[in-house]
Amino acid sequence: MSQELTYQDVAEHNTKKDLYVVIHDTIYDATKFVDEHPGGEEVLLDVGGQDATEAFEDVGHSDEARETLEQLKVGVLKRKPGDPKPKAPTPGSIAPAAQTGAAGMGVGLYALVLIGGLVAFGAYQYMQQQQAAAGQA
Ligand code: HEM
Repeated sequence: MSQELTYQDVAEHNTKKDLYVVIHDTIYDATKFVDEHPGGEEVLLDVGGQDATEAFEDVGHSDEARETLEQLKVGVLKRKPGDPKPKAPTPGSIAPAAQTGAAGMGVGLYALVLIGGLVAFGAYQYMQQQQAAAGQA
């Protein structure tokens, strides 16, 4: 069974007894699955009637989870002008972005360690001087 539904249509299915989620512009009926979800029903109810792509992908679901998803498919999303943009980054775009982020963090961390080292060295020098001065007095 495959039908075209708009965001408005999907938004009506947002209760535990009637639960649709949108993942990658495909609509899934999670009503029967909600009690079985290893990640708990709460997270599914949170995204009921909405675009759950980001939440779903953030968790890094297994291929098995994706197969389960396939069985829950009820239709495809029909976007209308003014609808929320797809939340999903296109496959592949996540990794480079994450890598850049990680690299940026790495440089920041490196700088922090370097600055920490310099400050510690400065403090050590200062203490040595103080001690030397105290010894002279
Ligand atoms: C209908 C859509 C979904 C299906 C079919 C599904 C399926 C599954 C399956 C089979 C697992 C077991 C681990 C794995 O195989 O990856 C799982 C785990 C999990 N799911 Fe989902 N999931 C769905 C949506 C979501 C959403 C929207 C969230 C939101 C955050 C979510 C959060 C989680 C979490 C946190 C776990 C890990 C649980 C644990 O390891 O303790 N899932 N899901």
